[in-house]
Order: sequence, then structure tokens, then C-alpha cells
Amino acid sequence: MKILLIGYGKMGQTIAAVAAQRGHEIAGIVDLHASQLSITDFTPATVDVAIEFTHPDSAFANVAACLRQGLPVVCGSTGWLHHFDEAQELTQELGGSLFYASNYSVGVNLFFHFNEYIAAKMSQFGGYDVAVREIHHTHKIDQPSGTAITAAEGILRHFPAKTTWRNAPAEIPTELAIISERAGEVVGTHIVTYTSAVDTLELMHEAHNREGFALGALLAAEWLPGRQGVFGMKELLGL
Ligand SMILES: NC(=O)C1=CN([C@@H]2O[C@H](COP(=O)(O)OP(=O)(O)OC[C@H]3O[C@@H](n4cnc5c(N)ncnc54)[C@H](OP(=O)(O)O)[C@@H]3O)[C@@H](O)[C@H]2O)C=CC1
Ligand SMILES: O=C(O)C1=N[C@H](C(=O)O)C[C@H](O)C1
Repeated sequence: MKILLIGYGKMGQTIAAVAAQRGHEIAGIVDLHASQLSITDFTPATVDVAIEFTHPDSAFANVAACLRQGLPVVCGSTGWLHHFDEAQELTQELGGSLFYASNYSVGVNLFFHFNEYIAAKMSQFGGYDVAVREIHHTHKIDQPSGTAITAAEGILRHFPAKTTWRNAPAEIPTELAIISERAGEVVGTHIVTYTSAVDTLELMHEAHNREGFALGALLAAEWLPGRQGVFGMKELLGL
């Protein structure tokens, strides 16, 4: 497969390494400083799929540019979901292909699945409060992490005692706290904690490196071409 990489930072470089192991060709790189090329230099005749991991402020424009070029696009950037409805509309309007996941790790997507199951079970028993905690490296721009927001939304769907999330300690019992920590080079750790007066129950995912994210993004890139619409990891993994 010929891949256009948009963003050649920590994720772009990890994806390039894992793509080579899987026999793919990096047909082009678009990056703020590491490349002079632009998305408009590429068409479906030159690349099969684009993979975008850049920055919260540039993700939507990059996704829109790919859709306008007719390129299927796998986007991993977080912190841009206020534009997601527009991205969906543009995908429909242009008959394009967009894949988005706040986290491409297969393990995290199992974590999301168990998180929803656990929330539904825990809500059947009184006495538990729940909170989400995420820990990332100090270079991370957005807060809370996209993964923590997805986990919080999964809890809200199944735990009616919580009605909204808040990126701070909860001020009222109906708020679900998302606590964000930034420390050193932590790749990404997410913890959902249920606490009662008598015990604590936790679900945790800890990424050891970025290869799991890269592999998931490549699985999505291998799956997307030829499919029209907006997709995510639930469709890819059948969860
Ligand atoms: N969904 C998932 O599974 C994962 C998502 N992420 C998300 O992916 C994004 C990128 O993460 P990461 O690779 O660690 O970040 P990095 O900062 O290491 O890399 C981002 C790269 O994108 C470049 N860039 C910035 N703006 C543009 C633009 N407009 N066009 C092209 N390139 C641009 C940066 O250039 P320069 O450095 O010169 O500014 C940099 O090289 C973040 O939003 C992060 O949260 C990260 C890991 C997993
Ligand atoms: O910025 C990162 O590094 C990560 N971002 C994603 C997020 O915001 O959830 C995924 C992963 O945790 C790493």
C-alpha cells in the first residue's frame, strides 16, 4: 500500500517504522518542518491512503484537504472534535472515507469495551463513585486526552448517576471527574476507578510504547480504502 503520512513527529515516525515491517511504502510526507510537500501534491493515483497525526489546530483542515483530494484518511490527532460534525458532513457530501479513533491501540479499544460493561454493572449496585485519570508526557498539548474523553462518554452512557464530565475534581455528585496528569515521557496511561466506603475497583490501560497506536492506525489504513463513510475502531475490530 502507498501511504501519505501527514505529521512526522513521534507518531508519524513510529508509523513509518511499523509500515515498513508490514511491507507498505511511504509515498509521501507532509509535515510543518520536515517536508516541503502539501496534501494537494497527492491524489488517489499516487497514494492509497493518508494517515494524519499532527496537532489539534491543524487536524480538521488536513482531514478536509484529504477528502477534497479524494484520499481515504485515517486521523489520529486529538483535541479537534468540535469540528467532527463538519468532518462527517464533508465526508458525506464528497462521498469520501474517514476513519477516526481517539486511540488506535487494540488494547485500549478492549479497555473501552470493558469500561462500558463495567459501568453498566456497577450502576446496578449503589454506593460507588467513579472517576477517570489520565497520565501523559509533558509535551502533550490537549487536556484531557481524547482517550479519557471517550472513556468518560462510555461511562456516562451506562452509569446514570453521572450526567456530565469535568476536567477537574467533581464539584457535584453528578459530575464525572477526569483528572489529568503530565509527567516526564509517560506514553499514555488511563485508569477508571470505582470507590465505595469499603473497597476500590480499577480498570487500567498503560501503553509501554507507541507501536500499539501505530499498528492500529495501519490496520485502519489497510481496511479503509474502498469503504465510503465515517468509521471507527468498533467497526474495524467488531467490538
Ligand atoms: N489516536 C491515537 O491513537 C493517538 C493520537 N495521538 C495524537 O496524535 C497527535 C500527534 O501526536 P505526536 O505524533 O505525539 O505529536 P508530535 O508533536 O510528536 O508530532 C506532530 C507532528 O505534526 C507536525 N505538524 C504540526 N502541525 C502540522 C500541520 N498543520 N501539517 C503537517 N504537520 C504538522 C509537527 O511539526 P512541528 O513539530 O514542526 O510543529 C510534528 O512533526 C496528537 O494530537 C496526539 O494527541 C498520539 C498518539 C496516539
Ligand atoms: O498525545 C499522546 O501522546 C496521546 N494521545 C492520545 C489521546 O489524547 O488520548 C492517545 C494516547 O493516549 C497518546
